Amino acid sequence: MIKLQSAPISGLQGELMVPGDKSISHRALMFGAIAQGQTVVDRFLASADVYHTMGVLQNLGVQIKEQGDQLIIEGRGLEHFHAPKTALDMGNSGTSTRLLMGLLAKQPFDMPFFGDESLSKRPLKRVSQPLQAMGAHFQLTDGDYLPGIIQANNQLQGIHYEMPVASAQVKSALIFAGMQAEGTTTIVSPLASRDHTERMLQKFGGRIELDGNTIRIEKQPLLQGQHVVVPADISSAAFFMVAALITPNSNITLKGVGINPTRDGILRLLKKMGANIEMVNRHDDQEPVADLIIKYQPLHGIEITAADIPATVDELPILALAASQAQGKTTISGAQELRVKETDRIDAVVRVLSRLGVSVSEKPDGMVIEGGKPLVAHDQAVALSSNGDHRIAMMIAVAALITKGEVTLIDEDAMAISYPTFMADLAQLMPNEEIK
Ligand SMILES: O=C(O)C1=C[C@@H](OP(=O)(O)O)[C@@H](O)[C@H](O)C1
Ligand SMILES: C=C(OP(=O)(O)O)C(=O)O
Repeated sequence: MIKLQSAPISGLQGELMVPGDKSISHRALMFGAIAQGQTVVDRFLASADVYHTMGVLQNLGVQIKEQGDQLIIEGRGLEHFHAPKTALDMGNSGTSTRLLMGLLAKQPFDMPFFGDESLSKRPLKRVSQPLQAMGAHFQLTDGDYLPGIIQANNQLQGIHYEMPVASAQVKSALIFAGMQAEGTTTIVSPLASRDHTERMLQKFGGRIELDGNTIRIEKQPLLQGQHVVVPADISSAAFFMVAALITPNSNITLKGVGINPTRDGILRLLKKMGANIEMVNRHDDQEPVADLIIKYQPLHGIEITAADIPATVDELPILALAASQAQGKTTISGAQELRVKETDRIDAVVRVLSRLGVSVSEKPDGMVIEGGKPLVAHDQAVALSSNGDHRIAMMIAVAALITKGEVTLIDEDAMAISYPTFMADLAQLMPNEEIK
């Protein structure tokens, strides 16, 4: 439990480079493990979720060395994993679980796998069903959940699959399986979702056909180890973008942020709310990157619909906080996927905002927020729990900056899932002690 700080009168000031992208760090480990030769990953994200992917690969015999913020992976190819000594531990990480189900769908041994309490409630059938249609075998609790077993299998067959949800995790699992399958695997997405797997496969020398929201992939020749530089995570940067926009007098620069167009929904939506986010030093190195300059600014409410969600799915909690400070109404719809994240994030966001005096109503697929009123801790103090969800923990810490009264955060350790140094980095933008 920690007592959270209010922002100083001078607002948030300074420069910050947030840690490496979580989605890209997971994928760099996976591609590095199945490529031939050495892969070096710079600025990988040293967080609990990424360490779970790393632990699983080490358990399968892959040698991975950590040197500062660099990883050195000795690739073994897909056919030289060892049977694991213990069950594969996925921790809290949906990305590790779902991507590895595809990557490991054709191994000659059984692999029991498990996760923490939250992960054990998240659906896996969305991945196991199409993979089973390709010939993979899984045993899952109640046919959908961890713990389970990725069963031994020596044959995968390409399929044509129309995904019911625009999930990058499902798409990526099918790409990994399609790389090992006989024939062609065709994956059709209802909307674009993050394309880091497609980009990285090409970087490692693989071939993939991309045609709008349709992907075609065939069995791949052996991939070659690469040097991957991980951009700063836009999902982590989003907390500081909103913090600066809603805290008077703020002016911050976020360095080297990944602005992949399948991930930049937060920028587009904040601009639609009236934010002036300046983008400088733009460059492209497999993934597009830029520095973002953000200043305090009045915002107005907007409508966020299903088509907006995939490019901003993990940023919706912090976007809802921005909406609470915007003039007028913000409606979020088509976001039912939020109910199957680390917590039910629709429920969690509504709970947090309501406790801070915001008028917000819950919908099955989103929420309606009446913005523009200051946040207030009733009875001068409020204790809010992250319920073990890293993004809710960081949203509460940002809300506290502008809340009148004392805010205490319960279960702050959850931040270590994606951003272990979040509180220290926030403090770095508040150098003086003067409190509002
Ligand atoms: O592929 C990825 O790295 C991710 C995809 C998203 O999940 P879905 O695929 O379930 O939308 C996202 O919420 C998650 O944090 C990371
Ligand atoms: C949903 C998230 O991650 P995962 O699905 O990998 O647990 C997240 O990081 O917000």
